[in-house]
Amino acid sequence: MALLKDILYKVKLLSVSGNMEQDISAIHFDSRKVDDKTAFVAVKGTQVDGHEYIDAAIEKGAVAIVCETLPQNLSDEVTYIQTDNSARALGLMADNFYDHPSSKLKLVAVTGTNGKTTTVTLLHQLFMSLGYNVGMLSTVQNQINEEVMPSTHTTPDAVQLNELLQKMVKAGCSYVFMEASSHAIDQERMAGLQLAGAVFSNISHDHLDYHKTFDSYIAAKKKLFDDLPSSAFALVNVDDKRGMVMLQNSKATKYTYSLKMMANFRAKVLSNALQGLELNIDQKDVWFRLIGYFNAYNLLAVYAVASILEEDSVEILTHLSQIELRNGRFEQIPNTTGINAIVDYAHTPDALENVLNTIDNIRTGNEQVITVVGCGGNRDKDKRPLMAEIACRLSDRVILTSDNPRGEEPEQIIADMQKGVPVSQARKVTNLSDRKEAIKLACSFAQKGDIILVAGKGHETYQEVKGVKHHFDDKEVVNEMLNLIHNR
Ligand SMILES: CC(=O)N[C@H]1[C@@H](OP(=O)(O)OP(=O)(O)OC[C@H]2O[C@@H](n3ccc(=O)[nH]c3=O)[C@H](O)[C@@H]2O)O[C@H](CO)[C@@H](O)[C@@H]1O[C@H](C)C(=O)N[C@@H](C)C(=O)N[C@H](CCC(=O)O)C(=O)O
Ligand SMILES: Nc1ncnc2c1ncn2[C@@H]1O[C@H](COP(=O)(O)OP(=O)(O)OP(=O)(O)O)[C@@H](O)[C@H]1O
Ligand SMILES: N[C@H](CCC[C@H](N)C(=O)O)C(=O)O
Ligand SMILES: [Mg+2]
Repeated sequence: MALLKDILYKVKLLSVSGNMEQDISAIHFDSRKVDDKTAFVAVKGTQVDGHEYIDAAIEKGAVAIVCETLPQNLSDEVTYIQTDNSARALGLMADNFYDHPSSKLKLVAVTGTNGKTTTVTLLHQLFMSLGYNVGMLSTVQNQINEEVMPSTHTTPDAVQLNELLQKMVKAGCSYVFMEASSHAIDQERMAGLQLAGAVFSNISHDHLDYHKTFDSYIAAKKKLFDDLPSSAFALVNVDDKRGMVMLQNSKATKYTYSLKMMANFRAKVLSNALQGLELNIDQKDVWFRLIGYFNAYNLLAVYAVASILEEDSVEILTHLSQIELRNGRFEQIPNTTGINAIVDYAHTPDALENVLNTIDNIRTGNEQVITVVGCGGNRDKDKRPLMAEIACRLSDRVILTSDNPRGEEPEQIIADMQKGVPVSQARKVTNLSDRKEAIKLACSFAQKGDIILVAGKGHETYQEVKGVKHHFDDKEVVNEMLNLIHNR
């Protein structure tokens, strides 16, 4: 419970009518979830406008309405607050309602097209092993120390986000590492949060279905850095040409990291093998259990964050070198067939190219690389042909299959991908929309020593078809199919 006027602290008020001194029990932006004594915030979505549900919210018990346009007929029992940006108001209100949890711990946000989950997961594990109570908000799961809570989005909505942060404060967390998706920044889910720092990993083609142009996608990421206070740090990867752009208007203390050029934090890849990565960081040669060139970036970013947060260099490297991730990011599936099976969450052209380049670097050249890949339905269509082209260029065999078709026809998505297959490569490609059958086919093509990459779904344990999520786990299916072949 909190007083309405207190919840509205810092919200731009264009007009107010009604009682501001009443108690509010919850904040909602979905009328279907409203009950007694709640404040309903009307937000414009991509499908409908939340303003159309103001009456429905009042019927269900909303006593305060926050909106951009006032309804024609106002009810005497309800307080109406007009603001210029409801989504932003929602973020600020959630921060107030939960009593500013982000200011009571050190909250670090990681943004970028790829590497967010890996980076926050490494940071969470590192800081736990350094002895702190630590929270994490990620695509895969949310966590307070060892306690795992399910996650539905890369960044939760403003209300959930602040509720979780409050829980983390109560659990005594000193640090929270969170992913900041471009959608979340754009939709102001993080308005009102007090960040101790922000990290930029990279930016490449994704989500143009939502942001429309690459420039507005970049602008969404940059907003995170523009909004940082001077007490915060901003850490960017300068090997990405947009790294410096992120820093342009930031008041925060600026740091850079790079594998290729001068930067505050630098590392050199000494070796990159299926057994792990050897890096030279700060004059020290260290082996890490993560695989893949791109993970050198993630490890360096983590090292930089921990250093900025004043942890000891040797301590950081000692603990970081022990961490192993089993989260569907370049994850090898243990088996006895002699086939190297890798499950990876690469679902963008850039990520797929990185993963396949990494495989290319660590392969001997005598084996086949077999890639199973699809693209999600109701998402950016431009990436479909690009991903098929990359898969063909960097693999010996490719099976184009379904990812999460969502509301689209799987065959149509595959046909969109197929457009990227050059005629000269067409013989490499098989189209098979049933993902389980596609993985089975890859396993049956594979001989001892070959490498199978199953890309796109990583940690996901479902496949979403026409609004229904069916159980599906790439790791489980790969295991099952390899065993089937081995035991035949
Ligand atoms: C595609 C997208 O961006 N969707 C956002 C959009 O929802 P929408 O268009 O479906 O909403 P809508 O159906 O038009 O409804 C508009 C408003 O009316 C309300 N409403 C609607 C119906 C009703 O009966 N009553 C009611 O009150 C809705 O609750 C909503 O507030 O507007 C909503 C309000 O701002 C957002 O919460 C919602 O993000 C949802 C959570 C979402 O799924 N977003 C995805 C794409 C996303 O954010 N993904 C990123 C990860 C991406 C990545 O990193 O790869 C993430 O952070 O997870
Ligand atoms: N630093 C990086 N640079 C480029 N590619 C990367 C990097 N880190 C991971 N990847 C690739 O991107 C995929 C997704 O990685 P990760 O889940 O860490 O990213 P994310 O930013 O959290 O993605 P999402 O937006 O879906 O939450 C990995 O499976 C890997 O293929
Ligand atoms: N957060 C991303 C994940 C995509 C994962 C991929 N498996 C797909 O379903 O397209 C999204 O919702 O766009
Ligand atoms: Mg993620």
